[in-house]
Amino acid sequence: MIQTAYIRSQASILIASDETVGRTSRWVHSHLIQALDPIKGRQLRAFKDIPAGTRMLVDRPYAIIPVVDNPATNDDLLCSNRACNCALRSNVSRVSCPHGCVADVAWCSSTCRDADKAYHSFECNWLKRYANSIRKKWGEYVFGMSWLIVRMLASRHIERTIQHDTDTSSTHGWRHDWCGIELLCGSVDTWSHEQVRSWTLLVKKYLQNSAVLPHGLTAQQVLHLICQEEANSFGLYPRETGIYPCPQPHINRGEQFAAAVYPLAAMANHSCIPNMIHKPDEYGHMVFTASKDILAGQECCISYFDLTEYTDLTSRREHLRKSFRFTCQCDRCVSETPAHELNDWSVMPSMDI
Ligand SMILES: C[S@@+](CC[C@H](N)C(=O)[O-])C[C@H]1O[C@@H](n2cnc3c(N)ncnc32)[C@H](O)[C@@H]1O
Repeated sequence: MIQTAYIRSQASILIASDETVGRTSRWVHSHLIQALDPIKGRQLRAFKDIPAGTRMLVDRPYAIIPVVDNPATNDDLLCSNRACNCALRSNVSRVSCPHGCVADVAWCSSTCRDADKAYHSFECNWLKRYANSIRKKWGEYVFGMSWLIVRMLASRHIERTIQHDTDTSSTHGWRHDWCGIELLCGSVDTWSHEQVRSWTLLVKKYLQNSAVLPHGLTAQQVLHLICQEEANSFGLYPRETGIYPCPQPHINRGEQFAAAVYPLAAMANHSCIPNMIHKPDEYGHMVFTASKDILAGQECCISYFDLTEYTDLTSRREHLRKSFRFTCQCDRCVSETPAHELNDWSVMPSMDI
């Protein structure tokens, strides 16, 4: 039997308001607790029964970037002000960067641009200097990942130099500041040697502490941050992820429009038969909702991928191994595993030697 050590229980609902727009930004249901599993690491658990349809967690991104094909014309950009992050529709006028860094950076108003000045100043020179060459030499995915790292470093910079903690950073043990980022799982041991080598080069060329990117961390610390980001970031899609059984006919979750790191939402583990669905709201906040009645003591899981896209056991396993480096042992995977494979070590979590 799996031993579970409870980190803490809590009796109240956490509400943290956004400092600039007065919006509720982080919220955890009082029946949801953090726990530790010897195989999966941190996890979310129900402390008391939770009925289907209950909103369980709302988390604000520590860092978020838009993901678009053509930033100059695409209507799915997000307002760059992290206290706003509203969708920038094509029929609404946008405010661009006065220094012309990249078309992906835009604000919904000059008020949002001004409110975002200190944060954007941290990334602006880096974007001007490196965005085009990373895109050209390493491709769009690596550019997005690098920019998300830069925005995490920008949030850390603001937290340390300007913010002085207006938003309680740890309420009832739910850390959502830089300490929450430091708690994220993932390290150089999680990923293949080849992958780590490539990220090491990326850090050396574009993400080192410098006048263009004054973060004060060592190259090793930035590499570690990439390993964490890759194990914990969310793609943002317009429709729910994790509806199961899948709706018939299959309706997928739509086109990815952003990527983000959420310190609290990142605690949710994966199941191919999840009991929570997740979906971003109109401000890029991640919302978890119970999709089934959840009993006290049960783990609360999301699906890390679109269940309409990877339907059979082999494709689910392959995707999880490649993208998240673990082998799922949820009830669905176990029930679909042929009997002769159940004791096969090759389907257990793998390590690169
Ligand atoms: C977003 S984090 C989830 C929280 C994580 N358990 C922690 O300790 O912070 C993703 C990582 O959790 C672990 N994980 C998530 N779901 C799992 C599962 N079903 N089986 C085994 N490990 C899992 C894997 O190590 C994965 O890379």
